[in-house]
Amino acid sequence: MTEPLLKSASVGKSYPHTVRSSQRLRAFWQILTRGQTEGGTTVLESIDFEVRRGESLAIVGANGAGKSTLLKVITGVLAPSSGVIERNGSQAALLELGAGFDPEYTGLENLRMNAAFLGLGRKEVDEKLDDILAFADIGESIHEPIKHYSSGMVVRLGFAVVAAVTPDLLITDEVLAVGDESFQKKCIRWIENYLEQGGTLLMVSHNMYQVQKLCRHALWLEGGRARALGDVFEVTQAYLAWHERRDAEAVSQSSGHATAQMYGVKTLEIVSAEAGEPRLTMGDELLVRMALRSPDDRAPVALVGLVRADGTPIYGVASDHDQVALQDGSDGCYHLALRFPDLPLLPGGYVVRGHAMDPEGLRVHDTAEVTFTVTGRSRELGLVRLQHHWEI
Ligand SMILES: Nc1ncnc2c1ncn2[C@@H]1O[C@H](COP(=O)(O)OP(=O)(O)OP(=O)(O)O)[C@@H](O)[C@H]1O
Repeated sequence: MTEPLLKSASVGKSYPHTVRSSQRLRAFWQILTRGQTEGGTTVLESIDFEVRRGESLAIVGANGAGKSTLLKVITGVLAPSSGVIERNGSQAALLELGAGFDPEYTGLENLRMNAAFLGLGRKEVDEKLDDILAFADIGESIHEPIKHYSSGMVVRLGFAVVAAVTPDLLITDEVLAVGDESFQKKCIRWIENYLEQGGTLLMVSHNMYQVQKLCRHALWLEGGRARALGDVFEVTQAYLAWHERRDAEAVSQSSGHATAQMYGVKTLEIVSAEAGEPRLTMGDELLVRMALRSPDDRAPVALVGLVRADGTPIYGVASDHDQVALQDGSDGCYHLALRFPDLPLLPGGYVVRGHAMDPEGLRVHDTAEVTFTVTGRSRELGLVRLQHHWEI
């Protein structure tokens, strides 16, 4: 098997605490004896992954998760505090805006220096110059110092040079989001073509649509640790579901008082609620089971709702809408099962909400929630898959 173009083995990064002058001697001694000071902030911890030729890996995670730090360690801008980064083949990184450019030099001078840095000889640059300039499409500004460029122009020039070099491994972060839309599309088309030709990509992005479009694998960082690594759809869907749940928690915490009042008086209650497997594949059956206990002999009404993890309602149905009367079981509970065959939900995090209502179906007395995740390979948008046909 060929060597990976990039391998991260137990990579960690920590920053020392800022040291007061009274502590300097101790810190100095620690650096001499252990190579680093005690304590400090750990930003990355034991990150393992590899990228082989022809693969595409996205690094995703919330703000502050450690993505930029990991990219800096990968590209050699920062040294890891522990572990090793192994690189094989040529790399080109499009990272922070204008990194590698000198603001005092013109676009053309920077282009030549950057191309040389990425391994293109003078002759090759001359041969490719027209293509590079056509890709960047910044006209006569190429003869102006970079310090007069807009951020979009800097990105255009940076990408045009990378496109001319066609590295073994292309590393990029959110920088592409800076350019205008038509240039972004041009870059995406270039990357798709580069991948089709066997190129290898490592990118950081907050845009899951773009990540799913360009990458086959993803690494999810959370608090400096790898929370998941694998198929891009599985990892990004789990990441989005986590986000939705976090947002929903924030909302329910702010409205906790209202919820307590609403469900405070329990005259009938939900004894158990389940929704089959916690992970379903798109199109599977969802089977919801509940057991309700009534304080008297009258059968309660069950209401079952499906909501997205962030609380967006999708569907709800009550037993009395469908003229179904719940039957009292031998254990004194009313048991019910509700099947949703061929569940049309798109991949993501969802919640089944079961409500126990009085026999009149007027008031909710108890509520139970069961979360589940739908997985699958789909790039459709929204909540449900709708039957559709293109007519052209
Ligand atoms: N020089 C430093 N000293 C101490 N802590 C740092 C330093 N640089 C970054 N950090 C901390 O490391 C953590 C990870 O930062 P990083 O920029 O890598 O996150 P990120 O995932 O790229 O975030 P974003 O999506 O907002 O760009 C943050 O908590 C940040 O405050």
